[in-house]
Amino acid sequence: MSHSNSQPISVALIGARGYVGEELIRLLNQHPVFELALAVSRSKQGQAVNGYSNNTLYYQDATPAQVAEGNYDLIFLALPNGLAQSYVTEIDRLSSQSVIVDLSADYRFDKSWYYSLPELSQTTDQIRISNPGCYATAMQLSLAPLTPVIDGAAHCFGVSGYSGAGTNPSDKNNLELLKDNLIPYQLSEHLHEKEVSHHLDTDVKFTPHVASFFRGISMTTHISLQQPMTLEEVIEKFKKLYQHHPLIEVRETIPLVKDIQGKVGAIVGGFKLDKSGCHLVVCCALDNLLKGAAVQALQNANQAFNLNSLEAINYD
Ligand SMILES: NC(=O)C1=CN([C@@H]2O[C@H](COP(=O)(O)OP(=O)(O)OC[C@H]3O[C@@H](n4cnc5c(N)ncnc54)[C@H](OP(=O)(O)O)[C@@H]3O)[C@@H](O)[C@H]2O)C=CC1
Ligand SMILES: CC(=O)N[C@@H](CCC(=O)OP(=O)(O)O)C(=O)O
Repeated sequence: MSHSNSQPISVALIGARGYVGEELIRLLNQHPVFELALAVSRSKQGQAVNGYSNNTLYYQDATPAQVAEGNYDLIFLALPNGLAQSYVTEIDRLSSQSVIVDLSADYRFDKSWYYSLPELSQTTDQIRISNPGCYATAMQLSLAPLTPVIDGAAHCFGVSGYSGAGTNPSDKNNLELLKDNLIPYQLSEHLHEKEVSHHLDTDVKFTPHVASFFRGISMTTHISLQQPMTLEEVIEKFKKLYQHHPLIEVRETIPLVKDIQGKVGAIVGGFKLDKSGCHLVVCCALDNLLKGAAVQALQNANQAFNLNSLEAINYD
């Protein structure tokens, strides 16, 4: 999608008071071209939007039809899973060319949408973009450099902060239950297991856990290799794939959640091969609300408008 540099690109954010919506507002506040024009929240309707100082903005309630009629250039859907379709139907009904970036899981398997983890794809000229899940991002960053040489299923052990469960009360964001605790859930067939297996065309097994910290993901992945490799060869593959992607740091030491909380990028590291050279363990840490959600939604939107992918993302 091309645009004239002098014209702001109008943005609507649906799900604006959620954890991810809040992060998007902070990022959009630094954006030179994207201009937040509509921030939708039913519960905060009428309140001023904190964190957005570029113009005076109040949360509004808006139906899917009202959002579509607003004809915004760019629409972020940051709603709980299962709610995107009513907005997309109304936008399609008006044959709108609005770029939609959906942060939910609703279109991740839909062939008419473009699934994009920005470091592994190029979103230019797409107008229906499906953003990857947070664990799925950590798994894909850990696996993508090696997919041609993986033998059998990769096994991923992931631990998320409880903000991953959103604001809707559940056992996964119940602080009493989480205190001094680590909770495994969805022991098999988590959606992100299918998401990664599908998009990397590699069999993945994944068990998610939630812990009492607020934000961040630690992902430990076991990979069998078809042929023995040296550690240098493994690390070289990671460095090569991510060399032009400043949000992805490749390092030898194990990345920790504390290293990445509040940071826009991801760290892949801790590479360990066994004596046979065929069994590798790799770790990834990222902030689920940033690189796992809002940051890559913004990267995808930047790419869709042919802007620098990292516009408004401060990564130093
Ligand atoms: N949290 C995370 O780590 C990640 C989340 N995602 C995905 O991003 C999306 C947003 O997640 P998150 O911010 O955590 O969720 P939250 O629960 O924090 O926020 C949900 C948002 O949606 C709005 N909302 C809820 N129900 C409805 C409804 N029925 N109709 C209209 N609006 C509604 C809420 O606002 P209000 O009630 O005021 O209208 C709120 O702004 C989800 O699809 C999630 O799966 C993706 C990657 C990571
Ligand atoms: C701790 C926790 O509950 N995490 C969420 C994943 C958050 C995410 O990325 O969600 P979507 O795939 O729905 O976008 C979960 O396991 O469902």
